[in-house]
Amino acid sequence: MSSFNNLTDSSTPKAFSKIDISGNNFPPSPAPSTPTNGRKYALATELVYTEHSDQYGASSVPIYQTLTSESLKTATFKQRSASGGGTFDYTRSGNPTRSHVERHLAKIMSASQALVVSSGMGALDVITRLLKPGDEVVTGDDLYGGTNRLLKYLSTHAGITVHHVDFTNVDALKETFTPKTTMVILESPTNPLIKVTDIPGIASLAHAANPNAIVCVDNTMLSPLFQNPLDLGADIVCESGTKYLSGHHDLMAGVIATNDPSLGERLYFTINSTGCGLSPFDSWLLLRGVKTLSVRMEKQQASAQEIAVFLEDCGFKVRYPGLKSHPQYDLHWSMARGAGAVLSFETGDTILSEKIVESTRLWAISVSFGCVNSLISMPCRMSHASIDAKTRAERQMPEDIIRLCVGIEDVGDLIDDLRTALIQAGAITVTVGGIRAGAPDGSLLGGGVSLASAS
Ligand SMILES: Cc1ncc(COP(=O)(O)O)c(C=O)c1O
Ligand SMILES: N[C@@H](CCSC[C@H](N)C(=O)O)C(=O)O
Repeated sequence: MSSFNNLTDSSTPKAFSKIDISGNNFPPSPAPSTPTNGRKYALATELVYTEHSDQYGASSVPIYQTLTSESLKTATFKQRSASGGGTFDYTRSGNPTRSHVERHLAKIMSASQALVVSSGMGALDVITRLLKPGDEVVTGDDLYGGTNRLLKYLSTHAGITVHHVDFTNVDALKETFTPKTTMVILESPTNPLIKVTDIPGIASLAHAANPNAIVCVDNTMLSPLFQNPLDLGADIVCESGTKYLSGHHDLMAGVIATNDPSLGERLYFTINSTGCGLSPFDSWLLLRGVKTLSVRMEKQQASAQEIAVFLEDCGFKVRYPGLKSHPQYDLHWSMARGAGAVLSFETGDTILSEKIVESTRLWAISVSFGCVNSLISMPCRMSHASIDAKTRAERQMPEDIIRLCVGIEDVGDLIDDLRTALIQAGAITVTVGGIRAGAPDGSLLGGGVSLASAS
């Protein structure tokens, strides 16, 4: 991995070498989606708006995978001269459909450059290849299990020191960042404990300790619709495009965005060298999905808010930044425009949580989130099972925690289904006074669950 550090490539035609008059370093595109002055309309408009210059006026960018003209076919591109020099030569290095979605995402992510790869973990792999042996990474004590796994691998196999810290207490972190801090990887809100990280605060501390430290924010939980980490002091933002950006669980993708051209060039070097660029068809699907990001996520968020209130009224400990009870409510809303549609709650009993999860019908028992369908899961058994039990305990991950990923179904149906599952599992009791957490005999559930007010 270290062999990629600080490398760029003079032999490969640079896919993104031109800075436009607005200073944007967008990749080339057959149908530029960006007006020359960058983002011009509200985000909901920009998501669907694409300027097109396709030779046949196609309103959807073509998939440059099949024969589209005399000079463009399949994975390779005919050149006009023996010295090459065409904008595209080979799909691993650059492809018009991929470039188009990259250009579109750059605009939406407040970035001068975006790169799309084969998965969210692929994006994190590309980003962590900026590290070399001896480097130090500071990351959260709550983060996606796959990211934890990758960082663990780097610490055991690649000579990288990884510090997991509680990012919720910035004041206690002054000593954590040192001149050796090369990279910071954080999520806000975190998956699955919904902890909020002070992105500007952490970025300032990291950059004060080492001006070259790279602050990378995984923005998968909120998407660019609700948060733009690059505007909050991050150097790189990444997302699993498998989630909200595409929205239908019909592809895997990862997105990396930056405003630093030299970082962009180093990231692109790795993508071209390792061959993890997103395929033309998946690039096309991602572009199609992102156009509906606003309508999907606004609906999902509104429903998530209602569901969070319902569960809190039942008496459960609910983690959702749309609730005033969230310990970092103000911090969250100082950075974000929305609370997203992922929430988690605790029942106080792992067996009971399992029963609830297995009693739902509309909510699919499934990992992942960001899809139009609603999903329910137990992170400690599923998405975060790769973090061993001892580490989960040290990081205070409640084993009973249930994660809900709210889709676009009717919210009344979703709440009815959840209520039925809670009753069937014995997690709530319906009385004339309303609903309360606990068994019919009045005994409370274990853990932090208390009697609820009637709803
Ligand atoms: C916050 C977060 N980041 C990254 C990833 C990795 O994305 P992918 O599954 O697309 O590799 C996931 C989930 O998988 C995630 O939840
Ligand atoms: N078996 C997979 C689990 C993927 S979890 C996907 C998603 N990020 C989530 O949080 O649900 C693995 O081990 O990576």
